[in-house]
Amino acid sequence: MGASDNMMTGFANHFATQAVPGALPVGCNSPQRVPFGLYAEQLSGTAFTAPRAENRRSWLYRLRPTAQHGAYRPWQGAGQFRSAPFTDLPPSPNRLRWNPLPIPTDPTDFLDGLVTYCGNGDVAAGVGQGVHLYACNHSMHDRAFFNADGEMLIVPQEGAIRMITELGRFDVAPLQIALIPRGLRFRVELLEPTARGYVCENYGAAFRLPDLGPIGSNGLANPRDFETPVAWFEDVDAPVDLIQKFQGQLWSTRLPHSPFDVVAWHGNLAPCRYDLRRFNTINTVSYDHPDPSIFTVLTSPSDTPGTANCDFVIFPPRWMVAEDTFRPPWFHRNVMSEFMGLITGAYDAKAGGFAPGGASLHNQMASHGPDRASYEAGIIAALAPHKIEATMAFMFESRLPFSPTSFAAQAPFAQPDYDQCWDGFRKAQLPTDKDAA
Ligand SMILES: O=C(O)Cc1cc(O)ccc1O
Ligand SMILES: [Fe+2]
Repeated sequence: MGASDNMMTGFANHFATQAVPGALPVGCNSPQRVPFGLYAEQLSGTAFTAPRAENRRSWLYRLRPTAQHGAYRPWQGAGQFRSAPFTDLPPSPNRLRWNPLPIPTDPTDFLDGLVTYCGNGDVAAGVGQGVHLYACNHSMHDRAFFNADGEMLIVPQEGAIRMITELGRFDVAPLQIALIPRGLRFRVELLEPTARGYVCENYGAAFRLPDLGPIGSNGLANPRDFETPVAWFEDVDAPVDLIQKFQGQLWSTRLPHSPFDVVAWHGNLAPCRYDLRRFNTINTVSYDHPDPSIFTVLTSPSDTPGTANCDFVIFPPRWMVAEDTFRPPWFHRNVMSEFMGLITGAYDAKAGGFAPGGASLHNQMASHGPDRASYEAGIIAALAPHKIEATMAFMFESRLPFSPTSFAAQAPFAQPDYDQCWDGFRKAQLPTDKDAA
């Protein structure tokens, strides 16, 4: 069986699943004796008292209680995996862009291969996010990870990966995403020799589907296209290093057995997968270029309505039909801050320099938009219906400016000449008095 065969559908549904018949208690969460002597454990994703519509939690029934572990000790691995606040550099108003993150040649697993590019907010305040790329060539062996600091939105760019989680296992390939709840233990296995991708580590309110307003009751990412694995466990009594990130520091403890020992579970806090090709893209059929919020897949709200801690936005294949319109993204200065990545193909605002596996950062109020070549092509393009094909760019857009890590700012794959893509625009020519005469 492939690890992806058995998935349940719906975003944050109340699921119930058991890998062994009779393992899941019926009618109560915490019976005096759980079937087969399993241990019941509640995993909370929101405060107990969060409003019902927000409340996320699951009940896990496992071979041993997770409480049975020794002390965590500081762990020195994954040296480029960092957390906000980033104070190593002053936050920069400069536009930044990176070439693709190199794939390592030394044995490197997902955790070793995480490189933090930037972030904002503060893990302690539960606000903001860390933005990372991963590049790896090994599966995680004898090692599992959980993130006490936030949920992880994983965006593979190259190489399919298998997510082994406490609540089940599933495969994620480029053009799909995985969302791993805060605190959930997982390991990443490679299904191809190498893998690379992006991660938004969300310290804030959990990602959810955006409201649709006048769009109506369907469209954008439809809830039924999110998939959650059925219960799956491994009964392995061999040592495993369980690593966690807690308040920005990595810690580890050794367990004598696999932490993936959940035989049954129920609840609405669970990992999920979504195929970006299922996105129902909505756009203009008359004129002008709508704001990119029309492409929001998931949003992590902040305390200010409509002003996200993070929006996950994609730029998928789509028909462009707007009349009398400059069709690529316009020039703009945004009160929100924009980190972009490219999964495949080309992005319509950048004729060159923004490659799959690369990244760009346009912070609050940074002037940006089409590079000169894209601009010049855009103003003379024939405005027949045109399909943008074979591409998938995305943006993590945040109300908080992103501070780059010094590693990312100084990386050999950073592009020191990014500003030059906007050089050489000709000055507009106003009519002279002579023209008017
Ligand atoms: O800057 C970018 O490329 C992202 C973006 C795309 C778009 O179509 C409109 C605004 C915007 O910020
Ligand atoms: Fe932008």
